[in-house]
Amino acid sequence: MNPYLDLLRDILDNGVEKGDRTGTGTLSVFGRQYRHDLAAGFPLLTTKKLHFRSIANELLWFLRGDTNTRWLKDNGVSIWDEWATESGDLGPIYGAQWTAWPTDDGPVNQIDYVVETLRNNPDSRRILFHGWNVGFLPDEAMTPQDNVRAGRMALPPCHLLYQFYVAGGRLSSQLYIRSSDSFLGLPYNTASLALLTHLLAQQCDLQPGEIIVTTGDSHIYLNHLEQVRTQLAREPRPLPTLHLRRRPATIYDYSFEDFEVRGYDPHPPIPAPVAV
Ligand SMILES: Nc1nc(=O)c2c([nH]1)NC[C@@H]1CN(c3ccc(C(=O)N[C@@H](CCC(=O)O)C(=O)O)cc3)CN21
Ligand SMILES: O=c1ccn([C@H]2C[C@H](O)[C@@H](COP(=O)(O)O)O2)c(=O)[nH]1
Repeated sequence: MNPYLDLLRDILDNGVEKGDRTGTGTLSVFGRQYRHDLAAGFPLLTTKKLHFRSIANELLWFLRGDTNTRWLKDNGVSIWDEWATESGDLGPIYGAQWTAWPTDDGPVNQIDYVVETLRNNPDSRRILFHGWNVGFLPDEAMTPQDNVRAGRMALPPCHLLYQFYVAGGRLSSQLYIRSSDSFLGLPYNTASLALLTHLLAQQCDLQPGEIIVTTGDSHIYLNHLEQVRTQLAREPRPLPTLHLRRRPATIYDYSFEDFEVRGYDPHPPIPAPVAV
C-alpha cells in the first residue's frame, strides 16, 4: 500500500496546521485520491499490524443495519465505544442509512438496490449508496451522546458515498471520505471498502477489480506525528490475500469465520490515541 504511505508523506510535507472539533489539532490537506488493484492482494497495511477482526466485524455490523455497540462488543470490537451512550446507542449512523434510509414510503434498503442493480443492470451509472442523510446530522456544538439522545447521529458519516462500476466482469468501487483520520481511520476505511467489494463481487458473480479512495479533509492529528514517522521508516512487506470460505445466500449472511486472510506478516502495531 505505497500510495497510502505517499499520502502520509504528502500530509507531513504539505499539511496546514488546522484546529478541529476535537480540540486536538491536525496537519491537513484537501482532496486526495489513491487506487489499488485487488488482484495485487488485499490492502491490509503491512507497516503496522491492523486488527482485521475489528474491520471485518464493523462492516458486518453496518450490513446488519445495527447501530448499537452491543453486537460489536460481543464480537470483540471496541472502536465505537467512545461515541456511544450508556446503552450503546449511536443514533441512526451508517447501518441505519445503508439498509433503512427513512422515506415517506417507508425505509429504503440501499444495499439491496446495489446488489440488484449489479446483477441486472451492471452498466448503470447509478450504482451507489449514500450515508449523508441531512435530516439526522448531529449538532457540532453538542456531545455525540447528547445528539444520540436527541434522535440524531453520534457522528456524521465520514465514509459517505460508495459508487460501483462493472467492466470486463470486474467490479470496482470508489469511496468518498469527507474527513479522514489518515493514521487511524483510513487504513480501516480502505480495508473495509476492499472487503465490501469482495463480498459484492462474490454475490454478483464478478471478479474484484480496483478500489479508489477519495478523501476530502485528509488529516494527521498532531498527537499521531511520531507514530506516522515510525511507520514511514518501516519497509512495506508483501500484501496478504483474502479468501472467502463459502458463498452465503445473501450479502447479509456472512460471518467473520467466512473470511480467511492468508500471508499477513505485518510490522508490530503502533498504538495511538483516538480523537473524540
Ligand atoms: N478520530 C476518529 N478517527 C476515526 O478513525 C474514527 C472516529 N474518530 N470515530 C468513529 C470511527 C471509529 N473508528 C476507529 C476508532 C478507533 C480506531 C483505533 O483505535 N484503532 C487501533 C486499534 C484498536 C482496535 O482495533 O481495537 C489501531 O491501532 O488501528 C480505529 C478506528 C473510525 N472512526
Ligand atoms: O470511518 C471513519 C470515521 C471517522 N473518521 C475520522 C475523521 C475525523 O478525524 C473524525 C470525525 O470528525 P469530524 O469532525 O466529524 O470530521 O473521525 C475516519 O477517518 N473514518
